Amino acid sequence: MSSAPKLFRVIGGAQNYDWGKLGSTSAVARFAKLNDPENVSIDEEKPYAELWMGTHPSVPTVSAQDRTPLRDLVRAAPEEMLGQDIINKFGSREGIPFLFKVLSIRKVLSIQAHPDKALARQLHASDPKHYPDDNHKPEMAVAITDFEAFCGFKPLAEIDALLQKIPEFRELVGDDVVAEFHSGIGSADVAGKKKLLQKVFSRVMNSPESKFEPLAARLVERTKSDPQLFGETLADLIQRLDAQFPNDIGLFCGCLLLNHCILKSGEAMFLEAKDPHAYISGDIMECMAASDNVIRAGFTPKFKDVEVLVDCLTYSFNPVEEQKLKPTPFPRGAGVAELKLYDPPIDEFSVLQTTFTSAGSETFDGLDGPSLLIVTEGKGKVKLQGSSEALDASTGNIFFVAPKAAIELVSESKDTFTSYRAFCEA
Ligand SMILES: NNC(=O)[C@@H](O)[C@H](O)[C@H](O)COP(=O)(O)O
Ligand SMILES: [Zn+2]
Repeated sequence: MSSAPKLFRVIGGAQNYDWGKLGSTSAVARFAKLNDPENVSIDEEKPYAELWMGTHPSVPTVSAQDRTPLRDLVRAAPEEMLGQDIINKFGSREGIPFLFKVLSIRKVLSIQAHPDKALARQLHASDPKHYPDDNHKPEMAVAITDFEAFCGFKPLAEIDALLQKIPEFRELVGDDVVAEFHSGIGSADVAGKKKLLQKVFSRVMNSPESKFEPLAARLVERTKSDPQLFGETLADLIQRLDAQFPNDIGLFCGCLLLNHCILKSGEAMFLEAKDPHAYISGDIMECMAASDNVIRAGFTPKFKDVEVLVDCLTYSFNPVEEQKLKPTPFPRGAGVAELKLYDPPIDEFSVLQTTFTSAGSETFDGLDGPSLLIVTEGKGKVKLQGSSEALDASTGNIFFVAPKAAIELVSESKDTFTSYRAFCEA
C-alpha cells in the first residue's frame, strides 16, 4: 500500500438510527449521496441520522480513490497521517483522536451522558457489547440549522419552582425529597446541592413504569389545562416530545430537569463527559473524542443503564447561556473568507468553519495534526498550496488533510461556500 497523499477525498459512513430525518430531508442522506453518487441511493422512507468521518472501526471512512479504509492508511503510515507529536501525545498509532459527524435530527435522541476516561475503561471491560470503547466522549455540537437540545441540569431554583407547582412532578419525586430539596438548596454548599439534585434525579429515574406512565399522561393533560404553570415553550415541548415517546420518563428527567437549549445556526455548545443531555431537533456538525460510549436512560428503545447514569453524572447546574461555546477568530488563515474557530477546553479536537460569500481564496498554514474537512454548502476548490492540482470541493465532499499540509480553499463565485474542518494538534 503506497503511502497516502497529503490531501485526498474520503467517503464517510451513515448511521440510520430511528431518530434521523427521513430520506432527502436529511442532510446526512444528501451529503452521502452527493459525495458518492454511484454507490448511494436514498430511500425516502428511511431515517438518515449520522454521517461518520474518522477512523472509528464501527463505521469506516474510506478513500474515494480505491475505498481503502482511512484507518488502514493511518496504520500503514502513522507518522505521515497523524504526525509524531500526535502519536506521542495520545499514545496511539491506530487512529485519529477525534470522530467528526453530521447529525440530522427528526426526533429527540436519548437522554444520555458519556463516561469520562476512568468510567469508560471500567464499562468497556465489564460490558464491551454496550460500551465498545475504553475512551471518554466529550463532545461539541455546532448548529448548521437552528437546533434545540437538552443540555445540563436547570438552575436549582427553577427545578424547585416546578416541584412546588406541578403536582405530577411532586408526586413522582415524593413529598419527603421535595421538602428536603426545597429547604436545602438555599443553604447547602455546592457538594450538598449536587447531592440534593442527585436525590431528585434518582427518584425520577428509578420510578417504575406503573408509577411514571400515568403521571406522565396527567402531566401532558396539565400542559393543556394549565399551560401557564409551565410557560408556553415548556408546555409545547412536553406535548411535542410526548407525541414522539408517549408517557416516557424523558418528559420528567428531560423536560422538567434539564436546560432546554436553543442554538441559532453558527452557535455551539460543549458537553463535558458525564453531563446529561439529549439533542431534540435540527442539523448539526458534531465532534467528539474517538468513542461511541453512550449511557442512556430515557426517550429511547435502546439499552438503558439507569443505575450507571444516576451514579456517574456531574450534577452541575448552570443557566442555559453558560452551556454555549462562543466561536473565536482563527489567525492562521489569510484571504477573503470568514473564519470561526470552535475550540473547546479539551485536547482531542477543534472545529474551524470557513465561509466564502465572494470569489477569492483562503490559504491556511499547515496544522500540527490530522484534519477532516466537509463542504456543507455551495462549491469551490481545495488544493495543496503550490500545487497546480485543485480538487472540486462541493456540498457533501469530505477531505483528509495530513499534518503540516498547507492548503488553499478557492471560491469561484459570490455564492455562499461553507466548510467545517475538524482537527487535532499536539
Ligand atoms: N449527543 N450525541 C451523541 O452522543 C451522538 O454522537 C450519539 O451517536 C447519539 O447520541 C446516539 O444517540 P442514541 O443512542 O441513538 O439515542
Ligand atoms: Zn451525546
